[in-house]
Amino acid sequence: MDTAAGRAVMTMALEVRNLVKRFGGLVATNDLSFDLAEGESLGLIGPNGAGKTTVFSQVMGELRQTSGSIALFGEEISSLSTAQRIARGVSRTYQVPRPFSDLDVRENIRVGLMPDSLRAMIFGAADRDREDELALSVGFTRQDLDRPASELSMGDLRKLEFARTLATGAKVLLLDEVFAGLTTGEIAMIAEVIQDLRHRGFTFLMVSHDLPAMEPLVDRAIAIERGTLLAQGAFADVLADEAVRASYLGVA
Ligand SMILES: Nc1ncnc2c1ncn2[C@@H]1O[C@H](COP(=O)(O)OP(=O)(O)OP(=O)(O)O)[C@@H](O)[C@H]1O
Repeated sequence: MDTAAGRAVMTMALEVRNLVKRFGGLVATNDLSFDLAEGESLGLIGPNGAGKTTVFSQVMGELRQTSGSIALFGEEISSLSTAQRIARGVSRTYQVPRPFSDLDVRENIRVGLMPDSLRAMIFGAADRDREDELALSVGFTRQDLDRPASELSMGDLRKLEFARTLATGAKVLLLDEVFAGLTTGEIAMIAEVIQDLRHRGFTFLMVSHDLPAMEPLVDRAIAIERGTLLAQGAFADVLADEAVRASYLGVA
């Protein structure tokens, strides 16, 4: 937080304004606006098909919005490529982890660390200490580092997604369904990784259908349905909102 002219000014990590995404006749994002302050953790909830992943894809530039704006640390990023956005500090995980199966844990992290990673791998110019540090910071043990990704459990694949996302140097992390397919023990492990990253100042926008797992990890929540904002505020208040209950939880 900065102070300007004696007033506290929040630094906004992400500002989404009047975002619209149309797929033909379908409006997947409908005039959606929200802010994410630096260091904040925001939960994005909504029923299947509400448009959560589409929001992530637009922030990352994997999908171009129909209209509206997206600013990262105060700068408009809508016209930038995905790689340029990552370089400016935003990165995402995917619902279905996307590791290079034939590579081991350390090598998978290397791909995230270096833009010219293939060349670096061939010529051996790797920063092993950094790779190991990233892997250990998300809960891998030293024995895990040489294991091929194809042998990892879903919990370990999620950890690898984290490490690869962190390897980009991004400070704003978009987490898409990080608890999906995990055992209770794995959920607790991933939650601990997220809490640790929050204490280290990372900013989060998080999508999860596992509301009890998400609640302690977010400062605030927004709920959408058919791409439209239904409610925002404290997690409990959003869940108690009538429109949210009707749409998301199926109770009137
Ligand atoms: N590339 C696309 N082309 C056409 N329609 C799409 C495309 N991507 C998403 N949609 C549609 O946009 C809407 C929002 O989808 P999206 O995947 O963002 O929802 P979601 O909230 O992430 O859903 P879930 O919780 O099931 O992952 C859905 O109706 C979906 O079918």
